[in-house]
Amino acid sequence: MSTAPDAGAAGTATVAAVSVRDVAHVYGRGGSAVRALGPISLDVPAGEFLVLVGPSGCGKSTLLRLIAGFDRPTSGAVTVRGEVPEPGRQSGVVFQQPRLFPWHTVGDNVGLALRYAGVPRAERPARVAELLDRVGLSGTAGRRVWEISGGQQQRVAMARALAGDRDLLLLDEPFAALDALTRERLQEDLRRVGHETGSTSVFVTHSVDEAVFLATRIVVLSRRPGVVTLDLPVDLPRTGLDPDELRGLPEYAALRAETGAAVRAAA
Ligand SMILES: Nc1ncnc2c1ncn2[C@@H]1O[C@H](COP(=O)(O)OP(=O)(O)OP(=O)(O)O)[C@@H](O)[C@H]1O
Repeated sequence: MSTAPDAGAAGTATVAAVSVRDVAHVYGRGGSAVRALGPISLDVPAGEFLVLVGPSGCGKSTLLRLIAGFDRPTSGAVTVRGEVPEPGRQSGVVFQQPRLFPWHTVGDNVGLALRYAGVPRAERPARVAELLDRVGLSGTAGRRVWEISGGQQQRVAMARALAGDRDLLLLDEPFAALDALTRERLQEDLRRVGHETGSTSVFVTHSVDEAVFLATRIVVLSRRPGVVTLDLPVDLPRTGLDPDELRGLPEYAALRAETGAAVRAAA
């Protein structure tokens, strides 16, 4: 299936990394049916870091699951680079809990994802090292998952999601269970990884600050069934400022205020 092409920056036609067209999703049937989402339409261009914010139960995870291909929408169409998404094919997913194999090593957890992605065995050790390096875990390939901290486990989950050159990352409140300091470190590293790799990300959070810090675009959803109530480009510098300087910018405060007001209005 193909999507309607958008006009690219240079005027050439490009296919959006993610296209959500008139999508609505209902769980169950009849009297017990739950209208979870939509109708909603969104295009996510390649390289964008889209953050979805909205009240609890508004359908954020549902939208992410549809983009991952875990579910098909009740109506409308979701495509990833013009294809109907299949789990694990076009995107890597990071959940709130890292969901690793605890009895395996860090390297084996990432290596397994490479194996599923069809990377030849001989190439895997170097690719594992490269991926661990990218998420700030150099030299940990031989450690057991139960020996490392929760924050490090979430870094392994990120490395696993990046394996196999899938350039779409879907993250569902990945840092919500971490302490504040670890959460900030991971946010900083994810921001850097997104910028360095040019990967496309869709990230779900309840935190307005996390949204402004990470996003190149913020979308706020209404209460269930979630529809878009704010679609805000975020044009903060991606390099050259440390996190405290970034958070100190007047533009940062303005984006926080605008997003926070939209989230409160939606709740
Ligand atoms: N498998 C399911 N069967 C029935 N209802 C479901 C199912 N999954 C989700 N729902 C309902 O659909 C609605 C949207 O759920 P979803 O998890 O997408 O919301 P969310 O915005 O991610 O919530 P939260 O921020 O609390 O994680 C909720 O009312 C939820 O209870």
